[in-house]
Amino acid sequence: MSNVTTTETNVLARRWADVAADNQRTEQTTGLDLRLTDTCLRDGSHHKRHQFVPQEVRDIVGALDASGIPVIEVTHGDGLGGSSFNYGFSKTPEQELIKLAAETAKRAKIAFLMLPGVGTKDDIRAAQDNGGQICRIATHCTEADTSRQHFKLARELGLETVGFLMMSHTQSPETLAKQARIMVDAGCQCVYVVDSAGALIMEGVGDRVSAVLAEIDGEATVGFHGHENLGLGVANTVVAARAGATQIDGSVRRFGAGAGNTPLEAFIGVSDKLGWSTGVDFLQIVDAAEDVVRPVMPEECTLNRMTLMMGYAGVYSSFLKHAGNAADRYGVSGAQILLEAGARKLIGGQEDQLIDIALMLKAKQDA
Ligand SMILES: CC[C@H](O)CC(=O)C(=O)O
Ligand SMILES: [Mn+2]
Repeated sequence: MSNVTTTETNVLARRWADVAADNQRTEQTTGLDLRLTDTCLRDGSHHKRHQFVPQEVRDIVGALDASGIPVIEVTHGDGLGGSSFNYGFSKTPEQELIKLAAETAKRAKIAFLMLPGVGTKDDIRAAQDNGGQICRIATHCTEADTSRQHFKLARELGLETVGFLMMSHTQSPETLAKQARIMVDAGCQCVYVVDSAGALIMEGVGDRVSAVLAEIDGEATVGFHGHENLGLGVANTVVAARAGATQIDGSVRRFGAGAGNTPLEAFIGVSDKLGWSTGVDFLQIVDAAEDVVRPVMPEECTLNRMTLMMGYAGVYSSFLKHAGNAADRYGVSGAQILLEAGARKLIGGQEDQLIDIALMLKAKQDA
């Protein structure tokens, strides 16, 4: 429940009118119409160690939907089929959570993520049967060709499709544009530049979004998914929108892997001030962040030695808990594990190498 009384709400509303008037004077880019996806029930699953229970999903979907968030992603953090020894087992089966989310949302569409090789075509069919409407297919950013059959199926099933080019900081704008072309030719309707490691720095985002857009404009749209590991989530997302990304990811309260995702409520406030339309009520989403989402989080997503290292070394945000576990188990530095993971250019699916690195560090330590 909100702590704000009616009187305080009236005061807030009056102040809000002043802010809106001020916006008229300060906006720099007008007329952008952005479609937001909140991913705290998918990317946040990494932070929650995949332990969501049904009531938490009902509460979060209810609050986000009421505030006007148009798309809510719900899946195991590593996508459909992610519940496993390698990635961590879900407390509640993801298909059950997708169904609950679809039953709870009155306006929002429910999206689900799948990584070819982790999830299967049958998982996509099941997610649709449970009410999922948007199929987001994620590949490493040089492996878009592995998504072809999944985009084909998703389109045949009448699902909306999104492609995720993960770890986009590792490739040039030109390479990403070529990979986006593969996804679009396969049936993808929106290609995301995904800053999985939170390693991109503003112009790096703009150049990549621009290149992808130039390649697919008129055939598909472009999205941006950011992480906070160097504290640039909102700034990078503003740059992405200015470069032409019209679909924007974030997580309310930054509830995501690593230092979390772009804090969606902050980005909504910034969009209001820039005169951009998101369709989300800022006051409502701020209350939802504080009163509904925060209590579900095990702890705040913060910038600290480990998460900063992920952005600095270019490490997958979802490696955070795995690196922490390996560090604790072998008594070595988690930050050193992450630095080495960055140097080895590890990609999703190589979580087991974090243990190799920990053993290597331990051997050095003991020598
Ligand atoms: C393991 C999937 C990954 O969490 C997808 C994603 O959100 C990202 O790459 O940032
Ligand atoms: Mn992510």
